[in-house]
Amino acid sequence: MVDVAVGVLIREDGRVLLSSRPEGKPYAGYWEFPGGKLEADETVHDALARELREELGLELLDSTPWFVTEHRYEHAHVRLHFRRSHHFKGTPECREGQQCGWFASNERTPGLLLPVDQAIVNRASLPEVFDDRTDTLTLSRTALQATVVRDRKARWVGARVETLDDVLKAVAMAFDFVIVEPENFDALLVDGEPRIPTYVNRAPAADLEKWQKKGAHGVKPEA
Ligand SMILES: Nc1nc2c([nH]c(=O)n2[C@H]2C[C@H](O)[C@@H](COP(=O)(O)OP(=O)(O)OP(=O)(O)O)O2)c(=O)[nH]1
Repeated sequence: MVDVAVGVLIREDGRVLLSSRPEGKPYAGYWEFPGGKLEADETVHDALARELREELGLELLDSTPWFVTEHRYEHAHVRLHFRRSHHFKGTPECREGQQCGWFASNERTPGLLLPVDQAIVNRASLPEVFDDRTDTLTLSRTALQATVVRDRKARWVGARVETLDDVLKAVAMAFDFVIVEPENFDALLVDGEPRIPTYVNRAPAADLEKWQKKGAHGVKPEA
């Protein structure tokens, strides 16, 4: 298993940085979020900061954990640690002969995205704080309670969950996020990390930073 740090860098206008994979690597020419493999004793943030500096000449000032997902390629079994950041300095320079650019959520990259990233790129526009303009639909008595977020540009589907089993079901059903009760949050992590973007229900907006440090992508503030 190879651990990989992956960065979702979000510019002020909401655009996200994507780049193509340079020649010589597996899936050369496919587009992806910037990042790369962790070196020995490196944290995910440090690995991401190093890759952004080396590959794109960007300085990463801060990043927050988002979610972790695994994928088995022909060349490797990878564990991708996604982090989000609004705090970085510099203009990306493609130092390894790759192409790169800032993309809005409804824009397509010139080439195909890596298979894993196709589903994830839509999540990049999930809001920091969950806005409760949602329709709730109960799929069945035993299935998850799903929350459909309607938005003119993006369309995500999330689920309210209470158990780790439900988190894993939400992942398997390709939901984009889950909403959990604050007291359940820690118990729903797998090896200390969320498997899916996670919002904490009714957490006060003032606690946003605390939840983000723990890997909650956003919170629904107290009414
Ligand atoms: N950087 C990055 N890698 C991703 C993404 N999605 C995804 O499945 N991967 C996979 C592809 C690769 O198997 C692995 C990253 O390895 P890599 O070969 O690009 O990493 P690296 O730059 O450290 O490589 P190296 O040349 O130093 O060996 O993670 C993504 O969005 N960004």
